[in-house]
Amino acid sequence: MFDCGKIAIIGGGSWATAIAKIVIGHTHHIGWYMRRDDSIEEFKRIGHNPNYLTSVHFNTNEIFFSSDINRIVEAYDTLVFVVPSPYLKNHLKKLKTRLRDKFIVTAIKGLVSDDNIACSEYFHEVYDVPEENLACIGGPSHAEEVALERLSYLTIGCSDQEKAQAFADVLDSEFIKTKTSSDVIGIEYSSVLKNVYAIASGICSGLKYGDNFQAVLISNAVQEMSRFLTAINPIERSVYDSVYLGDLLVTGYSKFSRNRTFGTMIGKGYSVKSAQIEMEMIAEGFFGTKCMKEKNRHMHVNMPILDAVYNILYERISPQIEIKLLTDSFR
Ligand SMILES: NC(=O)C1=CN([C@@H]2O[C@H](COP(=O)(O)OP(=O)(O)OC[C@H]3O[C@@H](n4cnc5c(N)ncnc54)[C@H](OP(=O)(O)O)[C@@H]3O)[C@@H](O)[C@H]2O)C=CC1
Ligand SMILES: O=C(CO)COP(=O)(O)O
Repeated sequence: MFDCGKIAIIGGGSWATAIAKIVIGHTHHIGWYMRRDDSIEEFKRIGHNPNYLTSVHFNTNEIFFSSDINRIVEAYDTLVFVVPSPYLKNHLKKLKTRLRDKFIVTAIKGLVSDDNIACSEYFHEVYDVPEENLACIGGPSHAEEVALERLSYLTIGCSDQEKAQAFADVLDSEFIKTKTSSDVIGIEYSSVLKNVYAIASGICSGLKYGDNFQAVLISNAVQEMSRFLTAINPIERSVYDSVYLGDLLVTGYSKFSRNRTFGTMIGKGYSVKSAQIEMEMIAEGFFGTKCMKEKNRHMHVNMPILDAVYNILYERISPQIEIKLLTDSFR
């Protein structure tokens, strides 16, 4: 039976904090890489992350903190990457330790910038990590709700089902139910796309389209997602599983969604810059939109919602005009 060994969290934001809470509840020890020493010192002093999910208290004796990624990577067997995608490469650039022998789990819902590939693909291509040592965490999971211990379902993707199950066992608890899947690529790309569609949903809400239209938008979004997943990884899957459709629904409708909030501001007339400044947390879908658009330039999948969001965010085309055009393409 595969053993995840010693587990470390890479990243210090809200999802990293929620995952740390889940893992430590099971293992009673984690390594935790955060980029800033002052955050680590403050965390140790007050017993919780000073900046994110501040209601979640930790026994800091159970955590080995470091702002040196090499110390963490050397000492731990399973590394859970939870940094926002635009910063992943910067963190990895500091690595002097090889990743090949580690079990790498990515909880990042974004593509690697410039390369426009999923994080697991990047770890495989650039760091030589074998596919069976690459896993991802997907599913409808707002960090805020996990912090409140509200029942959530997480899906662990890994080509090696024994490894997926071993990591799922680490996450399983009274408030987390786990599923496993072998569709790593499908889960990663759907996690990026649902952020794009949540931005679209927010834009439409900001433009005062109602619930009737939102339902049509999301119905079309799931069809668009399905077309892309079939093109990128043509295996048998049900796009109605919670890891795909569920995550799309929660991000498209929840008040906790940063992507939807960002989109709402754009729909209300904020510029991209001012919406980003106003938001304290990251809206991954802004970066995901550009990466997916680039990716699809070579794949030619019919993706009108992605195109519309790209035109609004990157080509400065008016949301009113783009969404009006989009409505004509919907079924
Ligand atoms: N939040 C959620 O509910 C969920 C998030 N995810 C995914 O998890 C990943 C991490 O997001 P999340 O935890 O929400 O992020 P947050 O917005 O909560 O935190 C942002 C993180 O990014 C760091 N950061 C900010 N600016 C920079 C920079 N210039 N260089 C390097 N690091 C920087 C922050 O560090 P500092 O505090 O030091 O500024 C902080 O650790 C994303 O891919 C997201 O899609 C997945 C599922 C749920
Ligand atoms: O991935 C998420 C929920 O599953 C979080 O979505 P947001 O980044 O839009 O908050």
